[in-house]
Amino acid sequence: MSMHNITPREGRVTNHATEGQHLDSNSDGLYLQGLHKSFGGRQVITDVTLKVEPGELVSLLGPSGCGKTTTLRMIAGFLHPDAGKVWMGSRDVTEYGAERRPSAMVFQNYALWPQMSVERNISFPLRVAKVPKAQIAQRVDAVLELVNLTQRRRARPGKMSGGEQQRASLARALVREPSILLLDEPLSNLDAKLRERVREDIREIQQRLNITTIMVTHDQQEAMAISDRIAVMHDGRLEQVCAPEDLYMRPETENIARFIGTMSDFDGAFGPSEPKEHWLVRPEDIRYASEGSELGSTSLPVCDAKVVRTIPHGRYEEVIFDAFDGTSITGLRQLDQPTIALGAQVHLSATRIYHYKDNALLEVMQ
Ligand SMILES: Nc1ncnc2c1ncn2[C@@H]1O[C@H](COP(=O)(O)OP(=O)(O)OP(=O)(O)O)[C@@H](O)[C@H]1O
Repeated sequence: MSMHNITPREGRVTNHATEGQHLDSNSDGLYLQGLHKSFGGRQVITDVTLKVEPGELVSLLGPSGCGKTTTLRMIAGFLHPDAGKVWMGSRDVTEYGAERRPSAMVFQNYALWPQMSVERNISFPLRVAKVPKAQIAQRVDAVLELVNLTQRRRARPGKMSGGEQQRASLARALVREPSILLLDEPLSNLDAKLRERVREDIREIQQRLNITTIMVTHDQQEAMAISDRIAVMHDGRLEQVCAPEDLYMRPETENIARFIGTMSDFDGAFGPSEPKEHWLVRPEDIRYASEGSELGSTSLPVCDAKVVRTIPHGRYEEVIFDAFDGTSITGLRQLDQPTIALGAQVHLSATRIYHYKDNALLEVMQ
C-alpha cells in the first residue's frame, strides 16, 4: 500500500467521487501458530492458531477476560508468547518488537497527544522514523484525506468529537503504511449512533486499502456487521472461526450458542408419550398456539407454557413464556400477528432446534 498514491473513492469518509481507481496492496497475511501465554502461573491463552488471509478483516470476539487483548498484544509485539509463533506474510516476527513489525495498532482510548494538533499527532511516527520532510507532508495529506480530517488538521484532540479523535487515531496508525492493522475495541468510547457510522467508515477504509485487519471487540453486533470472519474466544481458546452468518446459524459450541444472540432452553417431547429432551432454540424459531388451537404440523418437540411478559421493540415484540418446568423461553411476535394475552396458556414448538452435549454441537433439527 502506498499512501501518497491513495485516490479516495466515493463514500462518506472522503466525499470525493473517483470510482474505479484501485490501490496497489502489499497487505500481508497473518498466521498465529500455537500461541500460549500465562500470567503468574495462570494460563490465559491456550494453543491459539489462526490464519488470516491478506486483506481480510477478522474480529476477535468473546466475553470480558477471555483473552482477546492478550492475543492482540502478542500480534502487535507488545507481549511475547510463552510458546508459539507469529507470522506476518512470510516472516516469523515472534522475536520482533512492535516497532519492527509491519503492523500498526489503534488503541481503545485513541492515545492522542493533547498538546499536539491532529497533523502533528499523525506525523509523529514518521518524524521519529526520520522520514524526509517532503514525504511526511505527502503522506499526512493523503491519510488526512482518507479519514476526512483535512479541514480539521490544525485542531487539538480536546476540541474534537469522539468520532474525529477515533479517525485521527486511525490515521496515525495508517500513516506508517502498515500491512496489518490492529484495532483494540475501536468503537467502545463512542455513543450508539456514532458507533454505527464509524464502524462503516472503518470497514470502508479497510476495504479500500485492502489491509489485513484484526479487531478486538466484545460487541457481537459490531463484529457481525463488519467482519469477513469472526474468531470467538472462550477462556483463552479459539472455539470457532467462521463467517458471521454461520456463527449465528450454526454455533459449534454451547458456549457460543449462548453468547451469540438469544438462545432459550427448551425441554420438549416429540409426542405425548415420548420422554422430554433438552434443546436450545432461537426466539425467531419459536412457534406458539393458544390452548385449544392447533400448532400446525410440526415434527419437532412440543411443550406447554404460559405467556408471562411481552417486551415491545417497535416492529416486533419479544414474548416471554414460562414452561411448566420453570424454564423461561423467549419468542417473537411480529406486529401483523394476532396479539397474545398475558397469562394465556399455549403450546410451543420450534422450526429449528439445537442439541449440544459436553459443549459440542450434536445436531441441528429443522
Ligand atoms: N499483565 C497481566 N497480568 C496478569 N494477568 C493478566 C494480565 N493481562 C491480562 N491478564 C489476565 O488475562 C486474562 C485475559 O485478559 P484479556 O485482557 O486478554 O481479556 P479480554 O478478553 O481482552 O477482556 P476485556 O474485554 O475485559 O478486555 C484475564 O483474566 C486478565 O485478568
